[in-house]
Amino acid sequence: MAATITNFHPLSLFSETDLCFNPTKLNFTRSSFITSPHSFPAIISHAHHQNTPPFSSSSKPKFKKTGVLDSPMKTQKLNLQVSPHRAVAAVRLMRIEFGGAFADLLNERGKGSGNNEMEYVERTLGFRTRDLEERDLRLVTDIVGGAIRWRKYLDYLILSLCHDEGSFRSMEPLLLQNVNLAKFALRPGAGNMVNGILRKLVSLKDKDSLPVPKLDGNDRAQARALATTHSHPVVVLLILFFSCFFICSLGTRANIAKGLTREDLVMKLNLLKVPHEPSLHLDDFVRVRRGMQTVIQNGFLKEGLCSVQDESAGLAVSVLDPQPDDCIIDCCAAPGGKTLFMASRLNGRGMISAIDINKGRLRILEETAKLQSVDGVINCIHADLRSFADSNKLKFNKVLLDAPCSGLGVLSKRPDLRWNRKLEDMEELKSLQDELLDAACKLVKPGGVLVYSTCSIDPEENEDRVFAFLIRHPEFQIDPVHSYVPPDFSTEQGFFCSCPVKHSMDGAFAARLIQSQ
Ligand SMILES: C[S@@+](CC[C@H](N)C(=O)[O-])C[C@H]1O[C@@H](n2cnc3c(N)ncnc32)[C@H](O)[C@@H]1O
Repeated sequence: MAATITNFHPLSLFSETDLCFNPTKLNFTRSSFITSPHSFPAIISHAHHQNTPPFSSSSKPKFKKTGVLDSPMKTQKLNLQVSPHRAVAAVRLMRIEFGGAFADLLNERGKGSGNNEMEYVERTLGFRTRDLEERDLRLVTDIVGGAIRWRKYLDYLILSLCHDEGSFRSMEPLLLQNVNLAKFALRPGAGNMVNGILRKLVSLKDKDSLPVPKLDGNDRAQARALATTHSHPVVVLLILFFSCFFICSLGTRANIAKGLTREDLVMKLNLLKVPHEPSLHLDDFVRVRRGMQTVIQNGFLKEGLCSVQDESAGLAVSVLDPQPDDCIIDCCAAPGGKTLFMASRLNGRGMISAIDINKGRLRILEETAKLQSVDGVINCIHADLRSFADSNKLKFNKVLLDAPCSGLGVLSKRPDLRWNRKLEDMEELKSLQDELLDAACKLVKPGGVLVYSTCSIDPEENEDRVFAFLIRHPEFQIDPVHSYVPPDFSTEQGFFCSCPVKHSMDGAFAARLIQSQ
């Protein structure tokens, strides 16, 4: 894993799922390129949508220029020539891009919700396709993930095949999804155009001559070229270069609440021939580099036997040190990664109040808690932490604030964040983090602990927020984390910090603060 950027092509470090959509990596045949969704992502172009009206789940389709029909179609028009995974993937991509939907949330909602998905398809495209099957949903997840991750480079490929930039910029967003879809949802000629582009790309791929931007010119030009090749926004590329390319392992946590030890999980992974290695830092964790699909297909997640969780999240939980009989409050809990890990550590004794402002994400937490048999020690509360802390009289020994953040430490797993974050948002985010810290500290008992964590590697969201908090709240002081995490993760100031390059896991931060008695 300790590869350096100079002698290793970063694309080769992506996980199995990523590679499905790495157009420079796969050996496509012509037919697979054109017909198989495994080998060519659903491409949605987007660089040209400055004038595109927002797309929201509640808005009726009305904007013809964007490729969506201008009036709601009569219901139940069935189109069997478009495959359901392509239609659903295209519509999800539109929802992510124009409606600001979170890719992970759509995936969760997608589970067993074929009907809802079809309603979105019908509202957007004007027809339904055959019903989605489980297999289709997996394809949808892969297509959407690949298209988002490679968005910038895919746009570059398409643009390089257009006669001029004008024709690229005037394309409808839906156009490049797929020949059939373009033909049926837009206009007959659109299919030819998609086909032409795909054929040309196949032929370039066969000759190993897919275009890549030239790395020359001044620093800005080179940064732009790198950003395109590796599909990143230019502005964060340089800070994040390493963090995004070096992660390919997936932490997998054995759910001890189901009676499954790490040894049991290792045995099961051995049987399935899934390459893995025990975590060096956490007893319940196993690193799975490839073969996560096999784990999923064998029902491990569905049965609640294990969870996919990065070790950095597990280590942030270790900073709080949950123990049986603890009463904990998790102030920003959904979709529940950390709550569920803490719950499994309680061994059936104690209670965690899990607050979140987002009802949908909280529902995911509730459902997963049932699957993992830890629902008995979790109490979900749908609330804004700020008003909850003002009205609530209960105090807790252990308070976790896993604050909303830029996600700059987890871009390798959350490619949608690459395109959703702007520098202007940072000021707003920092104020929210301050407000949530001020609220969370009201819930701490005298002598109790407040852990502030993020999945960011940006000091402005981490150390700076903590020091600003300590000025506002001198009754708190830093409790150095070295007793709770391995020394390598402890900073000079006593905080927990994981670094993608150094530790081969997501970037994360946690501060342990104690209220004086
Ligand atoms: C980083 S995520 C939490 C991840 C979670 N701890 C986990 O491990 O899965 C931040 C969460 O904060 C929630 N949030 C944002 N503002 C909030 C507020 N004012 N009150 C409560 N929750 C809030 C968001 O809905 C989001 O689910």
